[in-house]
Amino acid sequence: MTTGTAVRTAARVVDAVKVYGSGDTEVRALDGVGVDFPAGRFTAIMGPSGSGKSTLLHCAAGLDSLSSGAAFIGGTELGTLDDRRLTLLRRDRIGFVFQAFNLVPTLTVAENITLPMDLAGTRADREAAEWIATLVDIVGLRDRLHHRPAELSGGQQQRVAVARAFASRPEVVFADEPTGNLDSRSGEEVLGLLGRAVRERGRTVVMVTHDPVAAAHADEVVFLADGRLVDRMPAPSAERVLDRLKAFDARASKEVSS
Ligand SMILES: Nc1ncnc2c1ncn2[C@@H]1O[C@H](COP(=O)(O)OP(=O)(O)OP(=O)(O)O)[C@@H](O)[C@H]1O
Repeated sequence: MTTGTAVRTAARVVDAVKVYGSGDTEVRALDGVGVDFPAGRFTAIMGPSGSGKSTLLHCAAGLDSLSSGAAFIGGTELGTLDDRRLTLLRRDRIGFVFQAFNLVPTLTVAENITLPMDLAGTRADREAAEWIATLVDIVGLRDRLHHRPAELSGGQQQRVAVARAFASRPEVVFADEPTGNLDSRSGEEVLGLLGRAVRERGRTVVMVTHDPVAAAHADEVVFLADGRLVDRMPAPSAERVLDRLKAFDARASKEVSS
């Protein structure tokens, strides 16, 4: 529980620098980013192509390591963990949704959803079973539980991935372009589910997206440009996000022509 107006931070990075390559091929994908992702909120990360969005998400989620600076999940600094502890942290405290749904083809929908808990050997107590049942209803897959992923549409597969991401009630769910492979209607459904998980169930979501309409589902948008955090927009609308992105495009074309 939070007290007063204090907002708990689910994840954050401090002075985050990520350098790929060296010498002539060096790329500073993150160039001193500090950002916090509040618990119980839906945050979208936006910015021009190559601005460092995926790198930020991967480093914040412990899928990649920073060159310098620090990344935290709750109070745990990821850089202090050895590989085994990092793997456990990702399994137990973080959920993931990727553009390519990444379901296990040989498992049923039900088995895919409970996979993180089965891997962790979590005993299915009553509370956990109720939460899974709630999730299955939220994502609308009750009549598909015994199907395999290949028997589902792309939108249905991503709904399974969303349920799986929330199954173990992780502290934060990171989503990297979760609607990138979906038609707009299925994409809207998946975004609606992420939004409901946050607003009705108090979950935390951090999502990278190119799409202003997708970003408008978030409580706040953080904007990256050239590996730096350049703006934050609470209560975004698709129009305002689009206008903000156009300002980047205008600046980029000015730089190219000068
Ligand atoms: N593994 C890598 N090796 C070398 N350079 C990389 C690597 N991953 C990313 N980069 C570079 O780091 C910069 C940031 O990449 P990143 O993928 O984080 O940007 P992005 O904003 O997510 O881009 P997009 O919107 O196009 O997916 C880019 O210049 C990219 O080319």
